[in-house]
Amino acid sequence: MISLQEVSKSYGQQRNDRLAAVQEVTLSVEEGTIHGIIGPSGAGKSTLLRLMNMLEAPDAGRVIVAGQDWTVLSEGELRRARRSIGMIFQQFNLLQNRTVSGNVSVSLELAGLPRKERAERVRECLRFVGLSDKAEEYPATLSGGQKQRVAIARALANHPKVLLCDEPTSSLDPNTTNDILGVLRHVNETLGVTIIIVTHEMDVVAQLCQRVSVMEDGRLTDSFALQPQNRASAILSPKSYREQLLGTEGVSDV
Ligand SMILES: Nc1ncnc2c1ncn2[C@@H]1O[C@H](COP(=O)(O)OP(=O)(O)OP(=O)(O)O)[C@@H](O)[C@H]1O
Repeated sequence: MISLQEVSKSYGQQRNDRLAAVQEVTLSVEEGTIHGIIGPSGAGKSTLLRLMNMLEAPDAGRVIVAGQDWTVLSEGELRRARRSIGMIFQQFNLLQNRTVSGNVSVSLELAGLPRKERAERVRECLRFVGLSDKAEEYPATLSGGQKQRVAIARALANHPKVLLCDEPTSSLDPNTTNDILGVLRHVNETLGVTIIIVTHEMDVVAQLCQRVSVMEDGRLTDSFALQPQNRASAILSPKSYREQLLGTEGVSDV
């Protein structure tokens, strides 16, 4: 569904203070899967995610989405293409001066959907995330979990094929985290949306993902499948991410 080929991204103007956030990463995300990207702080996970929908343009390499090379698209083509990828964030990024409905409506307004269809789609999306009764509330009145549900509804409004999630549960307590992971699983299972989730929380990967890629120092250092039957309990330990998630006897298929 999304394929990165030898993708690199550096920050900084001067040659001597350039920081290589992502270095020569090649990675394929299969259609319909939930794919986790895990690694320590500063490893380049968020940058990698933003490269997947070209919110960051790579310095080198190719970003292929559904068979199309996005690195050769014009700005206008890219804006239209991006509607096929929704995104949610740790801090929800809702517009505080718009109601829940207004927030979900934003991407539909940008896409030029007529008012009546927009209202119908907003209702559908809010029903899907279980927030129909909050349509006219403002974000400030909602709990963290409800805010993330609104963000998910907004991300789904344009019928995306892919949902990118940047630390979606890192601001939430454990119960609310489980709740939001349930919503994401529901999105994947009922709508067939491919989900890519960046997190530093081992539990999130263990509960949700079918495949895991590990990033360290801007590089992809490991990639393996996670089957429900060989998921070890995700405890923090000095072991590698692979050992923590698969157990020492876990099978691998790099
Ligand atoms: N817009 C930017 N300008 C300059 N440097 C950046 C920018 N975005 C990221 N970086 C740097 O790139 C490196 C990778 O950052 P990134 O946020 O991708 O890592 P991460 O693994 O997601 O970390 P965290 O888990 O702490 O969010 C870091 O050193 C960061 O400071």
